[in-house]
Amino acid sequence: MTTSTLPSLNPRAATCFIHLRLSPPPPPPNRRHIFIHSASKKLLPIKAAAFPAAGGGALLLQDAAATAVVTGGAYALVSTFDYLTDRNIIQQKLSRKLVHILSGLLFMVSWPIYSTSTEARYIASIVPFINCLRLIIYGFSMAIDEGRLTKSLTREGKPEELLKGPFYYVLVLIVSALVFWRESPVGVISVAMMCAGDGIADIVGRRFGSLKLPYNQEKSFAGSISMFAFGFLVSVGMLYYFAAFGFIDLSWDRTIKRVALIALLATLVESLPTSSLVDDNISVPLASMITALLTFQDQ
Ligand SMILES: C/C(=C\COP(=O)(O)O)CCC[C@H](C)CCC[C@H](C)CCCC(C)C
Ligand SMILES: Nc1ccn([C@@H]2O[C@H](COP(=O)(O)OP(=O)(O)O)[C@@H](O)[C@H]2O)c(=O)n1
Repeated sequence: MTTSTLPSLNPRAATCFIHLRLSPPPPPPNRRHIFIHSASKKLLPIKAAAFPAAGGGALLLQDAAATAVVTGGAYALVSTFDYLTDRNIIQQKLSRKLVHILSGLLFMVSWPIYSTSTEARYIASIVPFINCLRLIIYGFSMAIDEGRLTKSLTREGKPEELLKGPFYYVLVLIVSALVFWRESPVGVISVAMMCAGDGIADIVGRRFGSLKLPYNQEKSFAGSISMFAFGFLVSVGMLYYFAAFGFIDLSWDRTIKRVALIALLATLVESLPTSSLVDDNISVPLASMITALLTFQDQ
């Protein structure tokens, strides 16, 4: 990336400008400048994530603390729904879908608490990576599933099911954090469509999906329409969330149209009778990523 040094800023300013440099060492702390280069190489001022920028050690401490909080949150989420299911407060199918909807979205919601360091995305990815390891360990029955992940995340309670939908799901979270992170609409929209869109389609489709799709008797108009609508709304909401933190700078009239196209194509892909061949947790985010990469090329 090109480098340039801006006049020193008021260190207490809510908006910091850190210029990400690849060649020379970073400027002294009081002259750190943040400019995230968007895909169009347009320099975007961003605000400090959730806390003002500080020295390297403080940034690493911030990221470590954020990872501890998010890891605890992941465990607490599954345990909470496990508790509700055990007491027959909610059905296991609904519980699994709510975990499907909330896990990835809350993981994304946590991204601004990470520091502005270039390593933040790698440290944030530790959380889905830990869960990936848990799924592998319990999926291959290499250990006893005390945390009852199997019971909460599978349809039939078979450990090997953890190596399918849930495994693909956390892989998508890892890729979205590592490759796209919080400065790109691509990962944000892909996770939103996988979590919110695909998740609501199951909940609404099972309950109100009497009118089936002509080309797929397993899916319904109610499920697909709800996937499009909720996936679109959550995608726009999440983009607005990251824009409010200053990570993303979008032209909203064009963005709304682009997100609508992405949501439509992802919904069409999910409705195809191919889910027995390709898991929705692969096809939906993949379709969203490809469409978002093509439509947001100027960002
Ligand atoms: C049930 C899940 C996927 C299966 O989907 P499907 O087969 O029904 O289509 C969700 C799997 C959740 C995953 C194991 C846990 C991921 C946790 C996440 C990385 C961090 C969440 C943190 C937040 C603060 C709760
Ligand atoms: N577009 C959709 C998606 C799901 N559904 C309903 O939700 C159930 C589960 O959908 P699914 O097999 O895609 O579930 P996951 O693979 O997302 O877990 C389907 O059997 C349908 O009853 C629907 O009616 N319309």
